[in-house]
Amino acid sequence: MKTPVRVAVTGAAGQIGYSLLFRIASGAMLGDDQPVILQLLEVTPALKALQGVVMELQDGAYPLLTEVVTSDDPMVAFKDADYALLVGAMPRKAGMERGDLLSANGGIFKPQGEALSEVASRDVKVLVVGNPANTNALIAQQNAPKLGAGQFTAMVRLDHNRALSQLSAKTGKPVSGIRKMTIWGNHSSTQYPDLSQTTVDGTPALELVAQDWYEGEFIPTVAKRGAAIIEARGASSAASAASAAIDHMRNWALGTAPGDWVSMGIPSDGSYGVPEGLIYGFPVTVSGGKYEIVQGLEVSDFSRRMMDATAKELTEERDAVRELGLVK
Ligand SMILES: NC(=O)c1ccc[n+]([C@@H]2O[C@H](COP(=O)([O-])OP(=O)(O)OC[C@H]3O[C@@H](n4cnc5c(N)ncnc54)[C@H](O)[C@@H]3O)[C@@H](O)[C@H]2O)c1
Ligand SMILES: O=C(O)C[C@H](O)C(=O)O
Repeated sequence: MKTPVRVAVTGAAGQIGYSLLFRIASGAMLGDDQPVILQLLEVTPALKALQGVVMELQDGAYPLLTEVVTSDDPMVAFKDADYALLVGAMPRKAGMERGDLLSANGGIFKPQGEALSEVASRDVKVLVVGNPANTNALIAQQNAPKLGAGQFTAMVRLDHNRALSQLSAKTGKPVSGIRKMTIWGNHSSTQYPDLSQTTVDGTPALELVAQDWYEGEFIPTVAKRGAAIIEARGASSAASAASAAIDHMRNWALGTAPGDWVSMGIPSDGSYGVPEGLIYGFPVTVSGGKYEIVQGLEVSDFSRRMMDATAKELTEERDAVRELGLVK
């Protein structure tokens, strides 16, 4: 048996937490030979509800779940964490953009970045799910001077999965035959779900679908799917978000499949003309726990405009959190 790893989850008594924790405990995230210690962070008033979730985790009798720690103190919940999933934040309501949450949620990620910097494992892998995810990841990263910038990532995997599923439905081909999907930029309505490299059973996707559908239906459907779910469900996506978080961390920890890539929000190194430092969705491959941006892809004029528009929004979000004193 491997040595247990420590997985910190914030907002653990929330909606996403309720789908996420049981899958981590079952081995879906890190493999069915990897024992885990869950370290759960909540605000003080939610600790009682969190205790109920812990009771349910116990009742699952998961063979891989070694220990569960709960706390309202990030210095306790992040202690020696190998993985940190920062979920705890307010979700948006109908009619809001995710960026509207910046002032409410931004303040959560500064102290959490500071705590991760002090007490987490020096190799901690951090995924920010709480919205606006990319800029919250930037805030956490900028307040964690003792960790590497690249240890902080944001979730665009839900958008990636939504794009796979929309393309699968349109072409009538299973998701398993789709390769090289990319979500560029922000987890917001400016994101660019890009089919220009995507193949379906080996055939270029753009040979199978009309340009009108791609630009006029596919891109807006994927980009606005979160709002459509809020409208239908009366609450933001939770089970699909948890599933995407599992996928993101699993690929980061265990690698991507040969001949394919995934989308991750990561600090830009200037690749593809994306301003350095922004936490931006890129196509990445992962091996040995290290991700790398897929290089050398052709960027059409259409792609350039879409990629620049979402970079512009992220630059504006960065400026806004600078004004709030949350990043340098
Ligand atoms: N990136 C994505 O693709 C994606 C997808 C879905 C949802 N989200 C976002 O994830 C976040 C959580 O969504 P949810 O549906 O679970 O919300 P929720 O309101 O059900 O749960 C959030 C939990 O976070 C807790 N919390 C608040 N502040 C905290 C803090 N400082 N430390 C620890 N815990 C704290 C709350 O007490 C609550 O239990 C929202 O911001 C939502 O918009 C992101
Ligand atoms: O849309 C939201 O506010 C929730 C989440 O980010 C989503 O994409 O479903």
